[in-house]
Amino acid sequence: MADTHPKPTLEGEPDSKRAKIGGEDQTYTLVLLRHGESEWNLANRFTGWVDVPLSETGEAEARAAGAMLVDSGLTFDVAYTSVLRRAITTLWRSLEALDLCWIPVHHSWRLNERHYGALQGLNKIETAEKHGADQVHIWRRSYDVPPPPLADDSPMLPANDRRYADVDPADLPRSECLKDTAERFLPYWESDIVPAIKSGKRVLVAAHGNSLRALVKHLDDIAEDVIPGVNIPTGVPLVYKLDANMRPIAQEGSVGPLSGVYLGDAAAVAAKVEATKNQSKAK
Ligand SMILES: O=C(O)[C@@H](CO)OP(=O)(O)O
Repeated sequence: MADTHPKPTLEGEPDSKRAKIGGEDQTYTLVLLRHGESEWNLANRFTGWVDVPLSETGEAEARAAGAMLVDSGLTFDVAYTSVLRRAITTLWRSLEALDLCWIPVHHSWRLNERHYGALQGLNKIETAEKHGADQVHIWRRSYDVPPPPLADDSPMLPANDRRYADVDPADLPRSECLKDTAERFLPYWESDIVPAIKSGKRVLVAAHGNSLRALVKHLDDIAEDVIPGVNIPTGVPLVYKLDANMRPIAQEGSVGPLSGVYLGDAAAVAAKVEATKNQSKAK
């Protein structure tokens, strides 16, 4: 009997329909998404590795981020997130909006927020009143000055948390500066996320303000004295175009030292960035 099924072949197809993964002219789209507002963003408390949920506003921001992604026509093959629920829930809400709940989702502690050490749980304005605004700015945004570490008997030590049972205890922080966060995140970027992007998978990374600052610093090669001025807003997709060497391609609409472009209203994004920057300033 004659085989009536069409043969799935690209032979004879125009070039535009062929997969051209890996060529020098290959470009890739990567989307970064900071979680929506958490309960501790709302309460203005240093959060770090404390696993707080999204606030009501954060839930709405996460759904809105999903809607923005739908409107932009972007879609994804795989997602990466941390082991903290504010990023995970944000990813879920976005994937629900995109009708992509089925795609593989990889969780790694290496995508966690920067560990805020002994500041975790403290109010940012009260901490500035006690230690001075300059000191708090250094703890929040300097590249290489970590906040004071957790004490030996702190219940917040990651070693006490079952989710880190498989992590080498030597890798578990008691406090981190951005440089430390970059040093534990970038190996995962290189070993897992870059190969996925280069294989042609469209990647969504849902993470945190400072783990994403570590990533954009790396992508855009932002200087150590410039990165303190970079703040990433909650719940706004940031779209990067990358070349075959994972270098960002300049795009219209990018802001400051970032080559990525935020989706949504530019003025609203700028207001959110400003609010993040000013969290430790008395109103
Ligand atoms: O508290 C935190 O973990 C982070 C993000 O919310 O705060 P900051 O923006 O001050 O680094």
